[in-house]
Amino acid sequence: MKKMFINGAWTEARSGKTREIINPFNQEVIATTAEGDAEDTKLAISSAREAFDHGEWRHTPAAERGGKVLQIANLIERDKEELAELESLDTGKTMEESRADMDDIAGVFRYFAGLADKDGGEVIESPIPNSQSKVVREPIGVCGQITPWNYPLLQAAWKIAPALATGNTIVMKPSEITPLTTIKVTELMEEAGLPNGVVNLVLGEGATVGNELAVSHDVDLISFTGGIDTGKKIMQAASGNVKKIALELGGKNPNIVFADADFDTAVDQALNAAFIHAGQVCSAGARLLVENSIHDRFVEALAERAKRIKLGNGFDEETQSGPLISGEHRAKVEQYVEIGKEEGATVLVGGSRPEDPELQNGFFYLPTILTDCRSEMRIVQEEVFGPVLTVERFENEKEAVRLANDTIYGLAGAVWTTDVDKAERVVSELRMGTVWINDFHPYFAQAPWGGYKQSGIGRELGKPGLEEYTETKHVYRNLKPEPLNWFK
Ligand SMILES: NC(=O)c1ccc[n+]([C@@H]2O[C@H](COP(=O)([O-])OP(=O)(O)OC[C@H]3O[C@@H](n4cnc5c(N)ncnc54)[C@H](O)[C@@H]3O)[C@@H](O)[C@H]2O)c1
Ligand SMILES: C[N+](C)(C)CC=O
Repeated sequence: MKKMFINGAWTEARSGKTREIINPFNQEVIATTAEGDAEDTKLAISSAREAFDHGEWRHTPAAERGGKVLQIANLIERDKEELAELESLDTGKTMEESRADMDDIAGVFRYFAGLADKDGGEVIESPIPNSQSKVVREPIGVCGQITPWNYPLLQAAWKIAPALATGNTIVMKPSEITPLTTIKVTELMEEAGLPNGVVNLVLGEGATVGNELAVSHDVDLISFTGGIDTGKKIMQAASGNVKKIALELGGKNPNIVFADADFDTAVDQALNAAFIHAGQVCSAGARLLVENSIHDRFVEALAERAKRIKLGNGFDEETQSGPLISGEHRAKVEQYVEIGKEEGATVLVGGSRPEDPELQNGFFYLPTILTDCRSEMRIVQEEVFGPVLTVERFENEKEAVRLANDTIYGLAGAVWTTDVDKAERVVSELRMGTVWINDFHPYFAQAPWGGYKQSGIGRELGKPGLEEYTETKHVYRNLKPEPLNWFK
């Protein structure tokens, strides 16, 4: 049984409860984990609190902390293949995707290791004579970190690496559906020799473990990646002690294709945008906006390619896309396609489960393209988080921008055109945290990631992703203290 990690020890749940972890490709049980609850979480929080308040970690020289983060990167690289296999087993994604994730993850630890000792504070020009002023950044304290199931270890890495580099202590709660790689990396962090209590891992549900992290007055920051409804609950729960919050939520991301775009490249990348990891990507290009004059030709070419996407076992080299994460999630996707049809969308491709007998035990759904979509439809507005692409038409630049921004979300989007000026004009109007020009999906450790509008609060990655884990302190020193005699 896979256990939790609290105060440097691998522990079972106090209740003795366990959970079976299921492979979404065939529904086989791949592991059994401890199933923690609020009581286990309280213990983990106490351990992190003690390690922060009375331990050596936050006083460890930044370069030394960076060295530990670098060591974790090296261990991840050493065990990359094992980690990738665990991620594919747990999520169903292809090994190619999992290996790419592991490279990114090691890179994230490496990047934040390098930043750990680069901020020596800033001297401020004080307007007051005979004084010195400086600004320093300090760790926030105990960080509760909650991650989703679609990129389990990647999203954990974006939180763990900067939190450690800046001297915080952590209670991590991975998705209860896909905890395996986070457990394995906790083992690697133990191997790297982090002091007891600096990293704690609690396994279990959001309503118990996650909620305890959000409400606890001993947690100073909650960093959450997941759905918008959960994000709102966490915001409310976190208000009790006004803890810092960082939210990475969903998206309904527009992919805008102008008639002057490189046609074949835009078609090819529209497929990636919508269907990689079966569309279970926060930044998936799930809303395709195509200029009217090329709409029919574009959609026809896209449909031809979408029909040929090979679904299967993530461990099979021929497989291009794996299953959805669970039966429950597939039912949600199916329901959305029905809603779309009732709203007047036309199913051009897909719209059902595959018939292939070899896929019947997995949670598969065919890549689906819905045309005749309009902005006001729920299928266009709400995050489906599956292999479902809606297509809308536009006449001109102004309409493209209006449609693209017409959503509560603001995570990411792309514009395809060979006209550089047009690209710049459109980008400056898009209300999103990431905008790609003639590309879709790149993200890397050096560039901040996060959402405008209801896609979230704060940023991960880049320098802002490090600063999220710090408090800013102004230190003012009077060099010539003397009585003021204000009160005579
Ligand atoms: N913006 C980003 O970078 C990003 C990245 C990945 C995923 N996401 C989003 O994540 C969502 C999919 O993930 P999901 O289905 O796992 O999301 P989810 O909100 O259901 O769960 C995310 C995590 O929150 C926990 N949780 C659930 N209820 C909770 C509660 N009341 N209090 C505290 N924690 C709770 C879950 O156990 C899980 O660990 C999508 O909306 C996707 O867009 C966003
Ligand atoms: C942020 N990203 C793209 C890695 C995963 C979103 O689901």
